[in-house]
Amino acid sequence: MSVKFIASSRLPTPWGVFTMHGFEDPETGKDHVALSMGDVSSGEPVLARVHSECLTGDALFSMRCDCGYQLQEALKRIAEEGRGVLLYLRQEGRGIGLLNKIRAYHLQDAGADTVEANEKLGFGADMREYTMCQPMLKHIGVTSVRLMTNNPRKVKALSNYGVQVTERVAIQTGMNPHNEGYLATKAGKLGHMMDLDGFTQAADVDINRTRPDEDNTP
Ligand SMILES: Nc1nc2c(ncn2[C@@H]2O[C@H](COP(=O)(O)OP(=O)(O)OP(=O)(O)O)[C@@H](O)[C@H]2O)c(=O)[nH]1
Ligand SMILES: [Zn+2]
Repeated sequence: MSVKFIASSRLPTPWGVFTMHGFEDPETGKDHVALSMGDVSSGEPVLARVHSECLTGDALFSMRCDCGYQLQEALKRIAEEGRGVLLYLRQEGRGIGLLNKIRAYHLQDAGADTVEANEKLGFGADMREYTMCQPMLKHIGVTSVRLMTNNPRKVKALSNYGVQVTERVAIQTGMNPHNEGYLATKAGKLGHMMDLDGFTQAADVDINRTRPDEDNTP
């Protein structure tokens, strides 16, 4: 698969100034975004996060999942290193889309877990695919990453599509009473590598304005 690069711009955030690169996926019509900071094309493995869209967690402050907390934590860690990349992939709801995710949440409100809910709706537990990652990373000069994820399938998928993963970096944050069951299901049924006692609690997570004025654009 190939993605088409469209444009780049500055993206100031509470953690630092990133460069935002926009791509179009001609097969699905989806737009994907890469945020980079520092010199990511030197060949040294780059601290990276491949983040799947979660409108509810990333933008609407939902505490049902850990997505928003992971997004903040990833940007903060990249800013602390002064170098890294975050791919923001438009594969909402593990690939089933926002409205089906709301249907799935409705079933979960009635007792289903996150996997059962997807299956009741006729979907697989995880419908995502990662073929766009390698061309997006290649465009900004990244061939090798230290990947922030708890998901072993993500590590495998990236490696299969030609991105070297030199290290998996755990990213366990945002646990709270509303997502404990969800996290337990991810560990139990979806195979996520998580130590449920090793999580940062949501109550301890705050926007940490690391270096708001610093511009790391190379
Ligand atoms: N279908 C469905 N999707 C969900 C649910 N909760 C979160 N998501 C989506 O799941 C995706 C994030 O996947 P996760 O399983 O939380 O984490 P991951 O990306 O596999 O792994 P990490 O890299 O460790 O975060 C996002 O696209 C969310 O929109 C849910 O209950 N049902
Ligand atoms: Zn989420």
